[in-house]
Amino acid sequence: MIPLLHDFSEEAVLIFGGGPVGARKARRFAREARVVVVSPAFADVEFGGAERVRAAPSPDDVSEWFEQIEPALAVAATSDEAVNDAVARVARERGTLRNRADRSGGAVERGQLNVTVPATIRDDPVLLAIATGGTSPALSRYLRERFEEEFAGAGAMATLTGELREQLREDTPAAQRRAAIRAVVRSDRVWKALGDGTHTPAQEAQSVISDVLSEMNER
Ligand SMILES: C[C@@]1(CC(=O)O)C2=NC(=C\c3[nH]c(c(CCC(=O)O)c3CC(=O)O)Cc3[nH]c(c(CC(=O)O)c3CCC(=O)O)/C=C3\N/C(=C\2)[C@@H](CCC(=O)O)[C@]3(C)CC(=O)O)/[C@H]1CCC(=O)O
Ligand SMILES: NC(=O)c1ccc[n+]([C@@H]2O[C@H](COP(=O)([O-])OP(=O)(O)OC[C@H]3O[C@@H](n4cnc5c(N)ncnc54)[C@H](O)[C@@H]3O)[C@@H](O)[C@H]2O)c1
Repeated sequence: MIPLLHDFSEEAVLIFGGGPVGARKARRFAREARVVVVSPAFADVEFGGAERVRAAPSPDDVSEWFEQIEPALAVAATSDEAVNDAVARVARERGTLRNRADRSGGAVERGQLNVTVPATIRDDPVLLAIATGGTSPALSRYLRERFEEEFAGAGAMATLTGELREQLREDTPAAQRRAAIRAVVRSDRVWKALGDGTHTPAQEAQSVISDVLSEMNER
């Protein structure tokens, strides 16, 4: 499997199964997509504003939902294996992206799923996704929790270095610019300033850049 980022903002996601897992997937995709969850019952949890449709499709009914919603991605998250099988089969026939909450590993080779939902850390504009090839979702979750602490401030670092890049583009040659930006993202002083919430990260970054550029000019 190869990781990609997919823009769902103009698209629909069709989820079968309204249990805790269907709800988690609904919350995940509802931040961008139109999400429709089809299920005879819904867990008493947040569905992220997704449309909930009360129905219990049989395996033969599944394709009608695809025709109606025309999803870019279908998620099989019911407790009924025959329904999950039908969702995977119809999605495959239609060339729709497909995820199965109840399968991993070998299901990829059999074409049952071609999308895995990773554990995700977001600190805009930075995004980190973690997967274990379906082997250990609990480990994905644990690693997410650890990296969340480890990379606190990454979003602010990206924003800061994005701005510095624009500034340096005006008057600094490419090799110097690259060295300067690399030094900033590796600088403990800048990370610390971002973590402190102090007003000095930009100043710290400027001083790192001055050091790098003067060192390069002396050579
Ligand atoms: C990352 C995360 C994203 C999300 O779902 O949002 C996610 N599972 C999460 C949690 C979690 N899931 C499970 C446990 C219980 C402990 C355990 O079993 O480990 C925990 C831990 C917990 O809840 O603490 C049980 C479980 N999960 C799957 C199966 C079926 C199977 O493996 O066959 C079973 C067994 C069901 C059973 O037999 O009862 C399948 C999948 N779960 C995936 C993703 C995909 C592979 C990702 C990867 O490669 O790592 C994949 C393949 C399909 C998919 O769902 O896309 C989310 C953490 C979010 C976060 O907190 O950051
Ligand atoms: N991916 C994961 O992280 C993960 C974690 C735990 C469990 N699972 C697996 O995912 C599946 C769902 O987990 P859950 O905890 O939400 O289960 P659940 O049993 O709580 O929920 C299943 C939902 O499917 C609905 N359903 C039943 N028949 C249906 C039909 N014909 N059409 C549409 N919906 C139907 C039920 O009403 C219920 O809302 C299970 O098969 C489980 O093995 C995956």
